[in-house]
Amino acid sequence: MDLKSLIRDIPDFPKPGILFRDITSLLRNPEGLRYTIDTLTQKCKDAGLAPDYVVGMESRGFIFGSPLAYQLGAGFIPVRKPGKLPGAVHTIEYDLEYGTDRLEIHQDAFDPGSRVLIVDDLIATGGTAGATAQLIQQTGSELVGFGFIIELKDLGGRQKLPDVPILTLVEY
Ligand SMILES: O=P(O)(O)OC[C@H]1O[C@H](OP(=O)(O)OP(=O)(O)O)[C@H](O)[C@@H]1O
Ligand SMILES: Nc1ncnc2[nH]cnc12
Repeated sequence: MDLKSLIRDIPDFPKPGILFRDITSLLRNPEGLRYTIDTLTQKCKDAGLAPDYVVGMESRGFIFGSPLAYQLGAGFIPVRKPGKLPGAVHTIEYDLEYGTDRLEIHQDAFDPGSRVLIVDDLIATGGTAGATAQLIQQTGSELVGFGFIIELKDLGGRQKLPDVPILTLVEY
């Protein structure tokens, strides 16, 4: 399936100069949505990642992380924007292609010794994914890989990530 044909390009959103890769046009397509989740699931299985938990970042990481966790027989752990999680949290500040933000995770999110897979819709500068990897490090769990639907290669996001497998479906 040609996933690129289902991803809509919106110039100058949310700021001038940013070419926004819009996944809502993919999500609304039943075959595209199924293919996306099934293909990422198969890539994780082929790579032997066998995570105990899938971590998804608010908000677009939730959309893909939850069904992937379900398919892999793993739990889903949300990484959220500040002030949203009710329990004790680890916090980290990070850079985005168009600003800065903070992310939080529950300190007791994982059972000790857990294997963790990070999933998001897109990697651009790698700020979000790199920060999430640092959050997982703070919990003491083992990061086993990353899964992204879209990688924007020119922005060099991979260089901010630890040396674990990175699975992607579409590259620009
Ligand atoms: O690699 P980076 O430069 O960090 O950019 C990628 C991140 O940016 C987007 O999220 P955003 O913060 O816009 O939030 P949203 O999911 O709530 O739209 C996207 O969903 C990734 O999480
Ligand atoms: N160019 C882009 N398109 C969609 N989401 C993004 N998040 C960060 N950069 C993005």
